[in-house]
Amino acid sequence: EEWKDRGAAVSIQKHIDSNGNQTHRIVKKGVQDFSFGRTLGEGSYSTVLAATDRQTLTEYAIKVLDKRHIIKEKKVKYVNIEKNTLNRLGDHPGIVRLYYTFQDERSLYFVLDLATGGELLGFVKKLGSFDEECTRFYGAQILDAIEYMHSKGVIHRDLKPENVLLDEHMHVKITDFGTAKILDLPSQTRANNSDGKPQLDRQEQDFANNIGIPDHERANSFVGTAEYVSPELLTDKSACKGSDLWAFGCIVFQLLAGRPPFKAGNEYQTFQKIVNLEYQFPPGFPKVARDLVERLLVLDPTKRLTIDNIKSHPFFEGVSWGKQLWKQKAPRLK
Ligand SMILES: Nc1ncnc2c1ncn2[C@@H]1O[C@H](COP(=O)(O)OP(=O)(O)OP(=O)(O)O)[C@@H](O)[C@H]1O
Ligand SMILES: O=C(O)C[C@H](Cc1nc2cc(Cl)cc(Cl)c2[nH]1)c1ccc(Cl)cc1
Repeated sequence: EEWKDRGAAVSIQKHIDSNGNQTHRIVKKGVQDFSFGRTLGEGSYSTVLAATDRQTLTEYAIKVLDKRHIIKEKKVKYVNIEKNTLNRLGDHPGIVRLYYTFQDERSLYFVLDLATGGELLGFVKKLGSFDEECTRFYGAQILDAIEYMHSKGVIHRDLKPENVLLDEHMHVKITDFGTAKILDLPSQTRANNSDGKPQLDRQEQDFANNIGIPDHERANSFVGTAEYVSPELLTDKSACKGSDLWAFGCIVFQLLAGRPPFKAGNEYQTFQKIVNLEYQFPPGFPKVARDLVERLLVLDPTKRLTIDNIKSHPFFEGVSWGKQLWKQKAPRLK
């Protein structure tokens, strides 16, 4: 039985010696402990490979990042945010779990849950759209994972069907936390310093210090994927928990309609549609789902449904939330 301290690539193994005494062995994982297999996919700064732990034969997805490339592209902050965020979110069935991180002279390694089912986006494209039962199941699992993230003070900020992976049971595994925001505890609001500059949270401060981002770029330079970006991020450059629920509304719409609500020829036009709340439901869009989406795609984040409101919305009637949601068989996608 292994107790894993995910952060420092160390796992502590309980060991019973020949006299029957219990001891602990410290095991430091590294590249040599895994045999690498096929490439699962490529990111802008990463390659994800299937890999097997030589000792336990457990299969993982290992995300490999080239150090030089990361530094050149100024992505050090995002890699460290991904690590810190994944370490905080270590215990939920709907979130890709980080088991170890380690590095060698050339690369950084994230040892993650293997999601063999690929991206939810692939299924929406293949089928055109989901029926209500499938939308309810996948919507409920995504919402349950969002509730857990928010309870740990994490805002994803880039939720979209590409970042919703599926495991071998066709259950949800949310990934891609490099652009997440960790709400500094205890208060989320940020007082400005005497010089009128926004006071940075610890993470942003030490990033800004050790990489030296010019002041004007420091505040929230990140914007998610155009189609799912919330209006508040476009108008006053700040994301909140409600921003993830806006993206959730876009995802529910897309599963049933086969396209996201806000999509135009280019990013700028898409942003225009979002801030003007310009979208239409296709004919035949289910009424109950339409009511839910209309209460999520609200410009004022404080007027959007909360997670509890969503869970008790008629669209999710009959869903058993909590552990049961993750034990049940996924409905066949048809
Ligand atoms: N845990 C995983 N299990 C299986 N496949 C994965 C896993 N994580 C990522 N992938 C796949 O590997 C590919 C690259 O993922 P990665 O997160 O490295 O980059 P990305 O976020 O998709 O791209 P970018 O960095 O440009 O946003 C994606 O297609 C993703 O579907
Ligand atoms: O927190 C830790 O364990 C230490 C390091 C932190 C860290 N060391 C780095 C070196 C380079 Cl060159 C680039 C980045 Cl982003 C780096 N991040 C680390 C190692 C591996 C991974 Cl995947 C992430 C962070």
